[in-house]
Amino acid sequence: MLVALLPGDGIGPEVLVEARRVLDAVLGDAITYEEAPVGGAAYHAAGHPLPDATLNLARRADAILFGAVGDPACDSLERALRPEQAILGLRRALGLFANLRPAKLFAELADASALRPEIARAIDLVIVRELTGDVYFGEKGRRETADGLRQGYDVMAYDEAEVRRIARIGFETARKRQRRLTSVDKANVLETSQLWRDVMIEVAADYPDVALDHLYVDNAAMQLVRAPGQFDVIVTGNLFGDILSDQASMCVGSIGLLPSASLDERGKGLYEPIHGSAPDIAGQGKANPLAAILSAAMMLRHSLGRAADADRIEAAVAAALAGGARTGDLGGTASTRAMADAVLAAL
Ligand SMILES: NC(=O)c1ccc[n+]([C@@H]2O[C@H](COP(=O)([O-])OP(=O)(O)OC[C@H]3O[C@@H](n4cnc5c(N)ncnc54)[C@H](O)[C@@H]3O)[C@@H](O)[C@H]2O)c1
Ligand SMILES: CC(C)[C@H](C(=O)O)[C@@H](O)C(=O)O
Ligand SMILES: [Mg+2]
Repeated sequence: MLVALLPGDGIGPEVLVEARRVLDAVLGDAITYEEAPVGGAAYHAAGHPLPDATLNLARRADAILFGAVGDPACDSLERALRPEQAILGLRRALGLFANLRPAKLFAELADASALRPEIARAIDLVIVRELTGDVYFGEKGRRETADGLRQGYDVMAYDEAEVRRIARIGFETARKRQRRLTSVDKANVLETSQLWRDVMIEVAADYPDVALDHLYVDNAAMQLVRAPGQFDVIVTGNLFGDILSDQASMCVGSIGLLPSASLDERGKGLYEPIHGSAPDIAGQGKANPLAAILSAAMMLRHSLGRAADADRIEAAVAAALAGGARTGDLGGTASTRAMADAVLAAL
């Protein structure tokens, strides 16, 4: 089994090294790792955020474990050279259209949630985010209006095949859980969303055992803090899913907790925390490594056929939290290394 390790920028390398320690403790040398630069690190080393050698490694590997990309020193580069293009490029080049972002409250963290504990306790949901379409990948650019004003534009579009395949992932995910699927769109305003909703309803005919409902994204954002326990599986587009998943993270305690899997048609995957490179805390040993460690667990479950090992890691994370280990984002003082040590001790 070959795993591509792509640490990236900022806290990416700091959290990925801890995920690797946990993997080593659980699997010994059953996995072969190859590491490559990505994002700002790759731009500084090789002049491009996603060098061919990195993309080729990602293609060859059985799975990819990704840290984070983003470097303020690159923010004024032309867009094609910015670090974020590396993760967008990987998603697109590898066809990683299905992004699973689970958010479940660890019972011990009810007091860390931004919500009242009695509301937070009920959270156990998965956001299924479409990842290779939408306004992210439509035509974009700058132009001048007839009045001579500068105008920026980004085209939002989905075709029915793109919606149908993510709909199926949503229904299949719901089928393995509580059989409730909420499709989130903005069909009252956007034609892209009306097509999305139409196709969701068509696909629902193949899943009579799953209850489908629909929410506009503004209402969904509100419901996510009012009564998040109502959600089982949320299926939504690329942009809405990006925003709602950061919001969901604070409902369970911290953005440093949420892992993700980005899967292609055949189940090959890239695994990464939902958070970014966090330049404000990079290099200080403050980053919470749990999202990266839980991403490694998702990798074992979804791509490497090691569900029991994934369960073991997730149980160790819960035990570490139960034992009181907390990084700063969770109101504690543990360093990145100490938090991972607590997980290792609980394995
Ligand atoms: N997939 C990715 O690689 C990815 C995801 C999101 C953002 N980004 C990039 O990261 C850079 C920073 O973006 P941002 O600041 O908007 O989002 P961010 O997720 O990096 O950070 C947001 C806030 O959350 C905190 N935070 C994030 N992860 C944490 C962790 N593991 N432990 C403790 N605190 C944590 C940060 O300190 C910061 O205050 C940008 O360049 C952005 O484009 C990359
Ligand atoms: C860095 C950025 C391109 C990315 C996204 O918007 O998808 C990030 O926010 C995420 O959630 O993975
Ligand atoms: Mg995001």
